[in-house]
Amino acid sequence: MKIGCPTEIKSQEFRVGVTPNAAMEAVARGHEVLVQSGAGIGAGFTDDDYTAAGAKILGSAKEVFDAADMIVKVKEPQAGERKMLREGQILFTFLHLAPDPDQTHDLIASGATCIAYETVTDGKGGLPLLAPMSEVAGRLAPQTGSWALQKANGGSGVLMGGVPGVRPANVAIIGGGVVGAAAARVAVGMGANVTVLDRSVPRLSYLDDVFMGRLTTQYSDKGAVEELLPRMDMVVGAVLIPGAAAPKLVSREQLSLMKPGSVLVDVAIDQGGCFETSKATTHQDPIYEVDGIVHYCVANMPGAVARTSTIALGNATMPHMLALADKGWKKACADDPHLLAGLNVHAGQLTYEAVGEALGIDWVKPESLL
Ligand SMILES: NC(=O)C1=CN([C@@H]2O[C@H](COP(=O)(O)OP(=O)(O)OC[C@H]3O[C@@H](n4cnc5c(N)ncnc54)[C@H](O)[C@@H]3O)[C@@H](O)[C@H]2O)C=CC1
Ligand SMILES: CC(=O)C(=O)O
Ligand SMILES: [Mg+2]
Repeated sequence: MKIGCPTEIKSQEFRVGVTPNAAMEAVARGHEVLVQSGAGIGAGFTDDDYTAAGAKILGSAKEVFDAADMIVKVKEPQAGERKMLREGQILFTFLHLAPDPDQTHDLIASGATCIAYETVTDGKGGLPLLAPMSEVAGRLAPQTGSWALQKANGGSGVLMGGVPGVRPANVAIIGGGVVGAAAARVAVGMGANVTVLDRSVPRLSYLDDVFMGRLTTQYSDKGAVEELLPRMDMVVGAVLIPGAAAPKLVSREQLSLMKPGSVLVDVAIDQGGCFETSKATTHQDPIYEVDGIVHYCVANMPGAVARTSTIALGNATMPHMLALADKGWKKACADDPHLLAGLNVHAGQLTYEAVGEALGIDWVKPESLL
């Protein structure tokens, strides 16, 4: 199969979909890997690194899209990229369709087979292709949130760890999954007072065990959120209902409960965000203020640390990319129900229930296509 890897074009996105190591594995199995010149530069991989791995360098995204049987990317295809997709082509990347009707309609119209990293599952109830990026975004959340707390950025001027005689920042993390646990690890490490909220008691029990008293866990409901907001300096949004639009857990009205200059970091923004006042921002212009509360809502946080993120993502996606290339999408998905769970669009049809429900579009069961 011809595997194509174009340069990412989303604002400030420096990751790349195929690493030289992944290219080398694919070439060793008899596939051709076509990489747009410069695609890896932001992550520290030169064209020569790809050539040494056996890949072929092409001059433009159009050449890659035209030649490839499967496009492997990082971010959801932007409008111009969507126009280059064609019937029968496989697209393997993050999609986040539930909050994005324009993209969903374009992918359906393209006729391509679109497999979303974020809905591929594993045998343990996890999302193994989302997880590495959630590890990164979770670790970044308190780091960028603490920057937003600084006065120059509109924040209240509270230092995460405090100093002797002055209390540290109070940080609430709503959603204690992969993002939440990673955020808790860094926030605790910075010396903040951390509370994690989740709707899963077994998950809270796990976090209680591993953090051994260094954070507080609380069941997540409206009352708990309202009780916490007046005390919090930072709230991290880290919830997920796989494939679905994020539930709104803090309303605009509730912002008035918070201290001026407090910070909301909405990591769940790629699924539409879990605060009513969230709107996606970019690394170039990451924060804005609503009613005196600083919002940080960057939808591709891992792009900020593109080297680490690219390698972590590539490690997770490579086996699936190879299965798709070796077997074609149909046999690969028939052999692996967890990969089939990633199928969101095929040949003009939506194949993911939560996206259909979020956008009011008819969908078909992916199993019916095998
Ligand atoms: N902005 C960015 O750059 C990135 C965003 N993300 C996003 O971060 C979000 C979280 O991802 P993961 O941690 O990997 O998901 P996960 O599935 O590991 O964890 C989500 C947690 O949310 C909990 N939850 C669901 N509804 C809840 C509610 N109403 N209140 C409290 N908890 C609730 C679940 O029980 C689960 O423990 C996703 O939307 C993901 O796409 C992930 C990576 C990068
Ligand atoms: C998960 C995601 O959207 C990202 O890594 O950008
Ligand atoms: Mg994202």
